[in-house]
Amino acid sequence: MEALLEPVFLFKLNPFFTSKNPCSVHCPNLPKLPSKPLLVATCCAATPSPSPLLPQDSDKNSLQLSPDRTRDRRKVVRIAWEKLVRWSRSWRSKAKTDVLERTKKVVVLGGGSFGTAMAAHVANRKAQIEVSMLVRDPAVCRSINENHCNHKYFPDHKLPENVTATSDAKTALLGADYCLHAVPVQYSTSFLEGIAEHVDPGLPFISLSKGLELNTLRMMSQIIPQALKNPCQPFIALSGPSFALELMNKLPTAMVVASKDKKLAGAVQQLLSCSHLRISTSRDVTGVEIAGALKNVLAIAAGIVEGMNLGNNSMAALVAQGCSEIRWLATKMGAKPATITGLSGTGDIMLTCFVNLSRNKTVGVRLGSGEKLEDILSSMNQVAEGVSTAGAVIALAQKYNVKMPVLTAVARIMDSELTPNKAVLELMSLPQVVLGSLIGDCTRIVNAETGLGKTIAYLAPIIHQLQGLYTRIERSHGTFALVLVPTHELCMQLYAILQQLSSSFIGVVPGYVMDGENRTKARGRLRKGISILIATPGRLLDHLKNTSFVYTNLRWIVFDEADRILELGFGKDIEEILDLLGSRAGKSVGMANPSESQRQNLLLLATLNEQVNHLAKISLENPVMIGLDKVKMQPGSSVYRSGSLGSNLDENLDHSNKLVSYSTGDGKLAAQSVEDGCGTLGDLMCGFNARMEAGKRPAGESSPSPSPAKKVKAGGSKGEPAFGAVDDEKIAKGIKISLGHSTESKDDGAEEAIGYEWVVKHWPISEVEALRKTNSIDMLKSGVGLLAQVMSANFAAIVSMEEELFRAGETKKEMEVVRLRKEKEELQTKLVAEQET
Ligand SMILES: NC(=O)c1ccc[n+]([C@@H]2O[C@H](COP(=O)([O-])OP(=O)(O)OC[C@H]3O[C@@H](n4cnc5c(N)ncnc54)[C@H](O)[C@@H]3O)[C@@H](O)[C@H]2O)c1
Ligand SMILES: O=P(O)(O)OC[C@H](O)CO
Repeated sequence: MEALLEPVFLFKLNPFFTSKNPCSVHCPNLPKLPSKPLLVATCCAATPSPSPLLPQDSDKNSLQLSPDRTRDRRKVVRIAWEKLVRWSRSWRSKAKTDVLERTKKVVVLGGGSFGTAMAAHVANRKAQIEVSMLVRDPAVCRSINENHCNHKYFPDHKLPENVTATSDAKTALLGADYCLHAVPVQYSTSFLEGIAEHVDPGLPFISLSKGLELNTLRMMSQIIPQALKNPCQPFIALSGPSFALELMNKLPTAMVVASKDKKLAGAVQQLLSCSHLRISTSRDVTGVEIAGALKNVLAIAAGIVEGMNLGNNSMAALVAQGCSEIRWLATKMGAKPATITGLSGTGDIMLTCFVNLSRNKTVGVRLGSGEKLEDILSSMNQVAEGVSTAGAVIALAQKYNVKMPVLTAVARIMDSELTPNKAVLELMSLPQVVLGSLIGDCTRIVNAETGLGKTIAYLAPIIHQLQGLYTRIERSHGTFALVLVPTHELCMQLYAILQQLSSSFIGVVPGYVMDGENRTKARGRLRKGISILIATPGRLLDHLKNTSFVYTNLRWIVFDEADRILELGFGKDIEEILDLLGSRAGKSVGMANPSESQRQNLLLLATLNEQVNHLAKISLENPVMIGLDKVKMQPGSSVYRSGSLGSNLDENLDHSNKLVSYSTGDGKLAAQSVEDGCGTLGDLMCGFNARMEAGKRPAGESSPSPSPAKKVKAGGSKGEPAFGAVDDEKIAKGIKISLGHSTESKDDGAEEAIGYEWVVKHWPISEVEALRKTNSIDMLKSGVGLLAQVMSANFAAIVSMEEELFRAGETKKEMEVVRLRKEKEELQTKLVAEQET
């Protein structure tokens, strides 16, 4: 079946797959797909390059298969094909027809191109179905009733006789079994409110409209029930790559129906699917709707690229970036990644971005060629939903804390705040690794020794994100990020790093409060406003109770050296702080506008224990654990021994081959690797003159001291990631990214090999594979770069702590490891107690 999807084949058959093929809505019929010679065409496409199945040595004769082998091969292909046909027939014979039999009347709201095409499609399903179109324009109404033709949108097409039109909502809706909604999104609310009294509360609404309501950000699944004042109005979204014209021409098309009600989705599938329209079902309404809405905005961008003659390379790069942006946002909104890469996502994106039948793309092409938006819109008699949906993108990006450079650029062009030329320049100078890193989409636990640059790994993205806020931050906005540390020494060290990092940024005010300092002075600083506040727990609690300062915009709480904070007995203070800030997991009290910005908490620690586990539970939601390890290497070997949790549990995970390893290049010095990582972070901070260095900590220091400022070169490592190491298993226990290794001299003068690696634990391999396939190698070159990629992809909750992992029903072997570890801890405690007595 793959042969059917061969791109070369599609190009040959359908000239509209070329990017420069102008075609108006009334273009001539597309060439018909041949019904039989598919395999022949595929073979033709394959002939120019030697097939891997054919022998390729110099012997001319060997290039031709023997007649016997040719016969055998053909037989195998024939049998496979026949099997497929039989399987397909058996399914068809089981297909139910009761829905079609039962359906007497379908109402179509909207008499534009898609409404008309779908009305004709349903009417063609069965001559006895009454298809009633509710249209505004009396001329269109007359044309349909008198001439069986919608002269405005399809002057050359005859409509089936069972399609009628009316401008009276009551008549149209009376007795309808299904309703197809094809009114543009921005007008849907007022339109539906106007007809609500005639709508039966049980009438299933099949929405064909693709877009988001500009000011409310609502999708059709929210607009319809709310406008009809009936939260239970049955709802189905119909989407996927489908030009009205091609449906009218009965060209093969595939679409998706999505509904929370599986039975209803099945019924609509039955009602609509036929020999030239395949309908799949889905329950991912959000995914189907959001992809359908955002692809229109992306198509405008694609059109601009074409209009500006920027070439095919930039078109592909733009669309790929747009796909990622849609996936980032959609998955954050709860959509399934598979929906976004499927028919209603990638499928529709391809159609709308690459084919000039698209109205959204046409708007882009004309903008890119220098026309003004007002002129373009006033010359069109059809809707381009992407124009208004673009306006909703910025607000959505802010609400869900996602960076969407391409879609945001379109929004700004639509607002006439950016010219296409300037947008291209700005997009081309964006940081090359886009976002993610430690600060991103969900809570994190970072397990790392000090001295490996983790401070920069969270501070840099915080500053980056503060700079990226659409309103410039000011002192009066108060505290955005809070970093809790165990001691005043660490507080001062971090403050020095923070001062260095934030020095070139307007509005970002670093500050601290800590035990042992003058309260009154600290009070004054807090009242003036501190954007990133480093604090020891006791003193912070004191100020939270006794000093009034602004923290309603708080977005991040980082517990640096969380294990030490708890060891020093601050557990109760931390709980009180979380309560006062409204930052306990699952709660968002105390925020000015909780829905506007999501909070993210981050735990950084070197050891895991019960107390930390408790803190993780009360402060983190869906945590992800990342390990940044400094590991000792086996003498004389290049195989690392993992010790990320300092327990034999990790060795076990590692030895069972369940950690997927990546390497940034063997033999590279660790310092270089870390520098590369910082280079990538530097890229992240592009535009604000990153000056930082994650140097190695001098012996005896508990934390990295700020190194002398040094300009770090951007870019990744020279080596390529060792992708061959990907495990075949469906679920990996994690990803390990080796940052390289170096040798260190021990006190006795002997040399010791030290390796560095990031470890992301409990990572589903399918996601890794998807990342590997979809991202360019360049973006994956440095360890931190890969990490940034990994972290920027939205993923389901990954098990946080060992206990939870086991509760989720893991293997006996792992249970045994925990038991052994507990035993070991108990023995150690006993031993210490004995020594003390
Ligand atoms: N045309 C396609 O190929 C296609 C394919 C899939 C989905 N869609 C989606 O279907 C929806 C409709 O698109 P279309 O192509 O039919 O648009 P269109 O511009 O061809 O027609 C829009 C229709 O809506 C009506 N309308 C406009 N404002 C109205 C109002 N205030 N009240 C009532 N009716 C109003 C117009 O009179 C017209 O009949 C859009 O959301 C579009 O994204 C279109
Ligand atoms: O012509 P467009 O750009 O509105 O796109 C139409 C459909 O949504 C394509 O699936």
